[in-house]
Amino acid sequence: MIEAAGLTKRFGSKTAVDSITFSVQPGKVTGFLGPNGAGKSTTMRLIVGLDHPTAGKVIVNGKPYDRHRMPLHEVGALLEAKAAHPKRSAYNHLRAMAATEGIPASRVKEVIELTGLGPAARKRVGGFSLGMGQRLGIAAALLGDPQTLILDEPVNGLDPEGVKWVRFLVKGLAAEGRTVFISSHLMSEMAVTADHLIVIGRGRILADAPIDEVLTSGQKERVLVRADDADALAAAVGSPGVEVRRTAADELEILGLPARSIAETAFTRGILITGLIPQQETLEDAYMELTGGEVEYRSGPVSEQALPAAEGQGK
Ligand SMILES: Nc1ncnc2c1ncn2[C@@H]1O[C@H](COP(=O)(O)OP(=O)(O)OP(=O)(O)O)[C@@H](O)[C@H]1O
Repeated sequence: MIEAAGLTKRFGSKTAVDSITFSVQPGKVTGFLGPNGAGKSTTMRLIVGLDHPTAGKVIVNGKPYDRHRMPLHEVGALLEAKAAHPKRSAYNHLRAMAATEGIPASRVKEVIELTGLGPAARKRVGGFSLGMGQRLGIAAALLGDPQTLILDEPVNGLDPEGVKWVRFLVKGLAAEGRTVFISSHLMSEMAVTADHLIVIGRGRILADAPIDEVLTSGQKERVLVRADDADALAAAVGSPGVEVRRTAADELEILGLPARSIAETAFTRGILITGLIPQQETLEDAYMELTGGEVEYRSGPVSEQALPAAEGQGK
C-alpha cells in the first residue's frame, strides 16, 4: 500500500506536487492519470525516495521507502527507461541489481523470460529500442518479487503486443494481491487497465475514485437534434441547466436533457424533428472535462512558419 499525506514538492517557484493526499490499495490496479507536466513522475520519484518532499510525507508498505532493509523486495519501480549503463548487457544489469539484495541468478532468468527479453538479454542496453528499454525496466522492477509496483508510463514505446502484455501483467500482479500504481497520460489505456483512478492536474488531485465512477461523473446527457425549425426548438427546450448549441442551420446539440423529453417538447409544440441522436460521451471527453483547466502545455494552431523548424528537429 502507498499512502501520501500533504505531499508537496516545489522546484524553486514551481510547485510540481501541491499537497496531495491519497492511498493506493493492494489488490487492484490504480491508474495515475494526468496531462504532461501534471506531477505524475515527481510524485512517483517522491514515493521511492529519489526526490525529497518539500512538505508532507509518503510511505510504502508502512514505512518511507528508504527505511526498508530490502527495498527491491518491497517496491519495484520503473521510473525512466534505459536507467541501465549503456555498455552493460541486460542480463548483467539485472544480475548486478539482483546481487545488491542477494536475489539468485535463477530469478534474473525468470524475469528475462517473463518480460520477453530473452533474445536481447546478452546485448548491450545502449542499443535497445525504447520498447526493449521499457521491458528491461519492468524486468528490473519485478526482480525482487515486490509487493508494490510503481510503473511510470510503462507502455511508452511499446508496440500493440507489448501494450497488451503490460495490461495483462499488471492485472495479474494486482490479482495476486499486490499494489500496482501505474501512470499514463492516456485515458483510453487506463480505462481498460485500471480498476481505480487518481487524476492529477497541475500538481493537484482532480479525481480519486473507481474507474467507472470517474468515467460517468459529471456527464451531462448530450443529444444531437435535427429539426425543421431549430430556432423554435431551441427556444422551447431552453431552461436553467440546459445548454443549447447550434451546430448547423437545422441542427442543435442539446446538453442536459434526455432524448425523450426533447421529443416530447417538440411534439407538444408541433415542431417536426427529423433526427435525434443521443451522443455517447467519449473517454477523452471525460478526461478533458476533468483536466480541462489544469493543462500546463496546451497545443495551439501550428503556424506555417513554425513547420520547417519543427521538421528539422531531431535530425
Ligand atoms: N527537477 C526539476 N526541476 C524543475 N522543475 C521540475 C523538475 N522536475 C519536474 N519539474 C516540473 O514539475 C512539473 C511536474 O513534472 P512531472 O515530470 O512530475 O510531470 P508529469 O505529470 O510526469 O509529466 P509527463 O507526463 O510530461 O512526464 C512540470 O512543470 C515540470 O516541468
